[in-house]
Amino acid sequence: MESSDRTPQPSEAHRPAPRPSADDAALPGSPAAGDGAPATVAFPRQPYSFVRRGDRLSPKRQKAWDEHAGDWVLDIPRVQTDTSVDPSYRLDREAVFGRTAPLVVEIGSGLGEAIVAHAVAHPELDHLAVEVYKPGVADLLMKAAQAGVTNVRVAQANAPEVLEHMLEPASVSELWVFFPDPWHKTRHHKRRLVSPAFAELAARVLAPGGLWRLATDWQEYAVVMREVLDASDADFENLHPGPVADDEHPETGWAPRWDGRILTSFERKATEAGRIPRDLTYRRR
Ligand SMILES: C[S@@+](CC[C@H](N)C(=O)[O-])C[C@H]1O[C@@H](n2cnc3c(N)ncnc32)[C@H](O)[C@@H]1O
Repeated sequence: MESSDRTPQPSEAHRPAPRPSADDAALPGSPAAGDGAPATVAFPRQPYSFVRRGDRLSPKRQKAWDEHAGDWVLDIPRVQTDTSVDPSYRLDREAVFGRTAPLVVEIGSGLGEAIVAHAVAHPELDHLAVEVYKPGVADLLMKAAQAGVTNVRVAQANAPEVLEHMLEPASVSELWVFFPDPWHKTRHHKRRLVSPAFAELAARVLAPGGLWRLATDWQEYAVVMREVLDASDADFENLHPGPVADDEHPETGWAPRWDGRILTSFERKATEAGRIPRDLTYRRR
């Protein structure tokens, strides 16, 4: 992890840090920790919001990968790690989708349930899933192939770099962040995806009037999300303002559950464990 507590700005988010901190080594799986990822120990950069898990694929997922990754997983030039994005790379939507339609981007698409379901329901929209977890990407490919959709592509890459480099300003109609890893220990909060720096990147890519939809099952992170986005008031309008829910008014201050967000296995487990999912919706001014 980053040794500093200062909030990094987008412009410096990928600047090499002078040396890795002890915390980086303590978080196996991080690209910076070098377990399976290219050797990047001298380049820990921003604290990552993800931990690298295994890239091994089951036979079914391997088959989906072999058949569809070439067509649907973007061939992204890298700079350091295999989840980085070369700062000079721009998504050519016409070339990649074969048309220019309104673009929905999901950050951390997991197993691809939500974005594939939406792509099926909305053939008029293009969809970009951003996910670092290869088995999750393979699962998405399997689902997309089964559903017969052609309007989904995948960026297997670190989301902040995708928003900062790959996507043109004001090019996204909807941005989704559903159930990002909560990093609930205080010392790991700086790894959380939703931060002031990330809000700046979201503001960069969302078109005026575009929606940023978020959901989390972690109440304290939900409150932080609200604080971060409400502080970005110049860029984002909260479509469901009001006091944050308390024991007496448990449902105020949150967006109603968005019916375009299908119930994923992740959300189902969270609900079974007794956690209440919170939705937030903001509009880019
Ligand atoms: C808790 S899962 C939620 C998955 C899915 N949104 C759902 O609701 O089922 C969070 C996902 O975000 C991905 N992720 C975390 N940080 C990321 C980043 N910086 N770039 C791309 N994906 C990321 C993780 O690999 C993981 O699959």
